[in-house]
Amino acid sequence: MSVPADAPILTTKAMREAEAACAIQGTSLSELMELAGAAVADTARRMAAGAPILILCGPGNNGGDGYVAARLLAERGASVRVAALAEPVTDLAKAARAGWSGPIEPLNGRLAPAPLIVDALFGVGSSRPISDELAVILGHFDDRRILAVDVPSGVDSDGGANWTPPLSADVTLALGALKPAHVLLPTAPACGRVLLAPIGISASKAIGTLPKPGTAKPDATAHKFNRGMVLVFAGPMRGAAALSAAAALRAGAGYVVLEGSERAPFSAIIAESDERFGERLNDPRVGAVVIGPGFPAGDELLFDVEAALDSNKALVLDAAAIDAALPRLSETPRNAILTPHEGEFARAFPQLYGSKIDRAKAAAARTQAVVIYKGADTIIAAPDGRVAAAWPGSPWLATAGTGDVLAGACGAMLARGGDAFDAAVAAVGWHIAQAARIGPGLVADDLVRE
Ligand SMILES: NC(=O)C1=CN([C@@H]2O[C@H](COP(=O)(O)OP(=O)(O)OC[C@H]3O[C@@H](n4cnc5c(N)ncnc54)[C@H](O)[C@@H]3O)[C@@H](O)[C@H]2O)[C@H](O)CC1
Ligand SMILES: [K+]
Repeated sequence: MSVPADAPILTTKAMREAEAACAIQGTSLSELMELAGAAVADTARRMAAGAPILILCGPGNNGGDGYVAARLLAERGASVRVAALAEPVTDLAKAARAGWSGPIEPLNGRLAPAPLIVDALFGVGSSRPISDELAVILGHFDDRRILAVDVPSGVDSDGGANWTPPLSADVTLALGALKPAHVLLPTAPACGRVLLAPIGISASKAIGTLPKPGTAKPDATAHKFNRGMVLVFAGPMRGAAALSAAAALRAGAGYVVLEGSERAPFSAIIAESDERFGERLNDPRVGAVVIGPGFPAGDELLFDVEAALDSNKALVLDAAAIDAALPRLSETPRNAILTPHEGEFARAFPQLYGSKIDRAKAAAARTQAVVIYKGADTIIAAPDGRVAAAWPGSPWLATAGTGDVLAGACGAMLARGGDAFDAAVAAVGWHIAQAARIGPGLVADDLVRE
């Protein structure tokens, strides 16, 4: 499972707008379909490697892409058959259907399979889950190689509805841009490897996949304070903040202070157990404060979060510190990153609807902070509407303590100065890259070891 890096993600509405803009600029919708069909044909040819191909066409333009691909594959001598669910209903699909001169088989339980199945039944126009009857028919093909056109049929491409597609794809060829369904659960795993066919649509990158992680090499004039100083505030569960502090150092901070703890995980970290938090908050060299890891909710946390908010420092707020800061967050614009997991997000933002992207955007707008909505399908959202999707992340991160490590990495990236969204994106990318390096058997401590 993978998605292209730094690729645009468009909702159905944004996709239709981009299509319309293309038409105004002189590329007609039928030209777009020709380009889409050609990209499907190329990918199918590579996947089939000479074996027969069966294309399943639906009634809309997703089916239209399938008919175009069938024509092009046949012209190039491939062994290709077409089966249709229903007659085409759009003008574009009717024209594409007319260009296919071979037979069209009915899509029913007696349809003979082929080694490669191209799923061109429904794309971004899916308006409801696939019927049980069709799901049973498609179930006969699930041991074949599957290429999904745009999205696997039967997903809500905007990612709001949890419909599960009857056929999981080995490869999904996203047309023009990725769609939320490619990067959100529960549908992302059913997309397999996602490839992007650009087809000439100019897509805004306001919502996109993570960029490739940069190599954050310090410049020649670096010294420890200008690389960023991070203050991590330890709660009663000392291990959590120790992981955050170690991660801040590993992720590139020049100087880390672990406040409220008598023991530091590395000799290079300054541990201070003597209640100097207020004093440290006034230290002009401190570039970012991490608070929340290892802290149960309660008065003590509330008091310290208030102090952190009053300091006007850049903040990373994790776990119970999110709830504690919530009433004051939108008061003044500040560089802040919130790192809720599913349960914490639901508690802090109970009245939000739509896809995980919609909800993360709404939470960022409401708090005027960058939100890293964690999970296997982590979403990073900024108050100005920018979104980055981190799918597929790393499954090895599903273990205790990795969230504390992420909070520390956010502190390091934030302490360098600059934009909180960019810092959050860099931290999530660093976290995933560390996990990929370690792999099986990962424990959170490994993420901060050499
Ligand atoms: N966006 C682009 O730049 C291009 C996209 N292309 C392809 O067009 C589809 C979207 O096509 P559209 O006609 O809008 O919708 P669909 O083909 O996905 O399906 C609509 C069709 O199907 C019926 N329907 C929907 N869900 C179901 C269901 N569960 N069961 C039965 N019937 C269903 C619905 O009523 C309509 O009749 C996009 O994904 C691309 O593949 C073009 O190639 C041009 C470029
Ligand atoms: K499809």
